[in-house]
Amino acid sequence: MEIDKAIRDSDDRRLKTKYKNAIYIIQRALALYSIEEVAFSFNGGKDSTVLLHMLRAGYYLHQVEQGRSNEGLFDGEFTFPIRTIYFETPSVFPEINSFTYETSASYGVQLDIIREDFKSGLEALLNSKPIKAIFLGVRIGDPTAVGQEQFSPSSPGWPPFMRVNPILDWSYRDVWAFLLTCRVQYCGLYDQGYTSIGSINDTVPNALLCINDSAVGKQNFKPAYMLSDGRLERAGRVRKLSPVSGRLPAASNGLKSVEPHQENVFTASIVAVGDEILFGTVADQLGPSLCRKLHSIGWVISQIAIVRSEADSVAEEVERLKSMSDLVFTYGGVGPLHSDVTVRGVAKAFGVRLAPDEESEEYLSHLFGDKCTGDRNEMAQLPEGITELLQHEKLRVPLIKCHNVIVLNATNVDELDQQWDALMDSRSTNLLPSSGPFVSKHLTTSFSDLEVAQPLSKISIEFPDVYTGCYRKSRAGPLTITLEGKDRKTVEAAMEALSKKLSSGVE
Ligand SMILES: Cc1cc2nc3c(=O)[nH]c(=O)nc-3n(C[C@H](O)[C@H](O)[C@H](O)COP(=O)(O)O)c2cc1C
Ligand SMILES: Nc1ncnc2c1ncn2[C@@H]1O[C@H](COP(=O)(O)OP(=O)(O)OP(=O)(O)O)[C@@H](O)[C@H]1O
Ligand SMILES: [Mg+2]
Repeated sequence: MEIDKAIRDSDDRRLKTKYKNAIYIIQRALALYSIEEVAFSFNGGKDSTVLLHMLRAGYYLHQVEQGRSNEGLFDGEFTFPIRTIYFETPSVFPEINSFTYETSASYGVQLDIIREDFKSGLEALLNSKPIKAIFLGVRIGDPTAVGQEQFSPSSPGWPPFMRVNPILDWSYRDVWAFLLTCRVQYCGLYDQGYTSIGSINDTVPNALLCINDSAVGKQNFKPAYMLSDGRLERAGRVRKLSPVSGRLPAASNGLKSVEPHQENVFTASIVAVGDEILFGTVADQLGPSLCRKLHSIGWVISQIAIVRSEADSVAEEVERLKSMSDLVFTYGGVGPLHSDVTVRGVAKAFGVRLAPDEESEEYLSHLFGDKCTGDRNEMAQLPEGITELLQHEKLRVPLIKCHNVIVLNATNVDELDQQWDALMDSRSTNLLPSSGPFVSKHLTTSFSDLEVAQPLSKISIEFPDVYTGCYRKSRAGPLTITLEGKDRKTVEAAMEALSKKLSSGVE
């Protein structure tokens, strides 16, 4: 069987292990369910193409194991024995559609075409056929994989069946290693910069593979297997839009950037992790420095929370703040010590488990050699399916980003400066709000708080977009008033109005 042979002949040990484990899952499924009780959900995407060939190999090995003759198993007349379903939609890429049909014809796959939505289609299928388990090409990192195992019952609200995910733990790189090692055909769109394919309304080539040919003013794309950071395979998926005629322009890069909760107001919060800060034995310098940095580029910092070095405390605070803020930064509690609980806490806040991360393992073994490898490498365990590593030449190790939570690992202000510079450069963080930085005006006065209170509250009513704040160094000393906003003219007008009110006495 050519797939099994290609993997056996390969010297890619990692691929061999992934293959072996996936074959094991397929064989378990074929032992648990009869051939009439299983189905394969095939859509011509790269992951389901991998699965098609894994199922061909798995079925072959299953037959051999059962002592059945394998002669003629893959002859020209051979019909792939697993019922294969394809949900065909009007918004499918034509290239994907024709690949699905052509590949099925080449491998003796008889397609059941379903033209309903997933749920209704599955309901009708399960009512008419004895299907109990469906093979899917879902992988960790897919948004729908969160919480799934290799065998996962369908979710509540879905018709009852077992979802079987043989390649759940495969990385982007594993997928390409398999397709290229086995030299099987895949949909041509993957050679044109598409790295994960949804519908024509929500998918563009991945901007990270773009080669700008300025001579002819044209954009070209490298093939999908050249994407170096597999976490960004969905960077070509853009937000769901209402159907448009034709395809989206390749220029929209679809990279997740931060979007404000309210128009123009970007809010960040900070979680500092460390018993020492709470004991008062260490003075926290990172929090104030991070506040200054964020504020200087126009962010509103809504809160700094200091929590104990316990995963549950981190999880509780991150869970609360991630839904209130556009970005959450954590610092402290990152490393191999028992008190280094931040990453575990972040995973818990998102309801996912920690799983070994090959990219992170590579970085750490490069840095620490044998001291930090294999199962003992706790630091390479990252929140499963939601982690993006932010790499930069200024960083010794990449920063961890889980959706809108950024885990800083700085232990002092110099390190924070470096990490900040890297974040400012990073395309996937996009820290600079489009509304620009704040404009501030300060006024120092010897008026008492009582004299200032009324004019100031009038200003805050007259200029709702302007922040008004007061600060004094001592009870007896002068009072500094700050007016701040995004629009220079409005802030200047507010300051002029305030000065007038103060010089003309209280109204
Ligand atoms: C055969 C099959 C079974 C599915 N079972 C479930 C399920 O049990 N629970 C669920 O939430 N979604 C299920 N889905 C939907 C997928 O999780 C996902 O929403 C779908 O692939 C659409 O992905 P998209 O939103 O990226 O287009 C199933 C899809 C297919 C094709
Ligand atoms: N329209 C569909 N018809 C049948 N199965 C589908 C369909 N859409 C998704 N699936 C199933 O869900 C799995 C996951 O879909 P997903 O889009 O993540 O992967 P893919 O299409 O195989 O690859 P890619 O990530 O490159 O798009 C598929 O491998 C397939 O098993
Ligand atoms: Mg797809």
